[in-house]
Amino acid sequence: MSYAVKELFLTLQGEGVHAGRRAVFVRFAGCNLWSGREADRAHAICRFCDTDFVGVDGDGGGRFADAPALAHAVEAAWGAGGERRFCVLTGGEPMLQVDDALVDALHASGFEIAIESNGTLPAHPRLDWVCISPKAGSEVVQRTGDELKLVWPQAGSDPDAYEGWDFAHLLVQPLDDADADANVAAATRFVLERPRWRLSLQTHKLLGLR
Ligand SMILES: C[S@@+](CC[C@H](N)C(=O)[O-])C[C@H]1O[C@@H](n2cnc3c(N)ncnc32)[C@H](O)[C@@H]1O
Ligand SMILES: Nc1nc2[nH]cc(C(=O)O)c2c(=O)[nH]1
Ligand code: SF4
Ligand SMILES: [Mg+2]
Repeated sequence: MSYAVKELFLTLQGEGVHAGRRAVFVRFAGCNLWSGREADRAHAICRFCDTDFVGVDGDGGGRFADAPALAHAVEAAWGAGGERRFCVLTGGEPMLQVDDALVDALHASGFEIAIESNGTLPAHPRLDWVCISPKAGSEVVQRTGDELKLVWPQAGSDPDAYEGWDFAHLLVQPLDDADADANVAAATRFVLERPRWRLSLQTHKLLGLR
């Protein structure tokens, strides 16, 4: 299978339990909860997305003909050194494209593989780290994983229900929009009231990284 990738870059994982870790990000094009067009945002299932995932024209992006070609690009972005190789598959919605061949090729290249997914499609079973970020109004089928990352505040989401799902870590991440300061305060209150949860900040934005 070929893969449509918006951009591919080396950075630090900004969010979640692995925040601060060196990582190659693969941002797949396309999502099943929003077209990515501003004209459609108000009527999309997911309306707060902070990401451009349309097309394959970003830095390092393109159409990769097969899994070895994409794994080779990930290796090139990582550079020299076989230690602690880590890649994050995101998007858009990566589970629209991630398949056996890609997981096997990245593992063969020595990468630990994390995914950032909205959970509406089953996560690939051989991923090393599964982060699910549920979106109100969508049906989340992937209710197990390593971290659940809830963007907050989010009308219609149900933190009590998420506590019953099977995730090792529960995180709440402030919604980045025009009310960002108030959203950080709301997320902080959330954690003070719910000791099973911890705060995830988008540290790459604070650091001026991608
Ligand atoms: C752009 S999404 C791509 C992966 C996948 N489609 C998903 O939603 O999990 C990556 C992460 O950014 C989060 N995110 C998107 N827009 C955000 C915003 N405005 N503020 C905070 N987090 C946001 C998502 O919830 C998700 O955890
Ligand atoms: N540095 C950095 N860390 C991230 N963690 C999750 C991201 C995403 O968009 O999936 C993201 C991102 O876009 N950049
Ligand atoms: S599900 Fe993820 S990629 Fe899709 S619109 Fe929402 S935040 Fe953006
Ligand atoms: Mg991002």
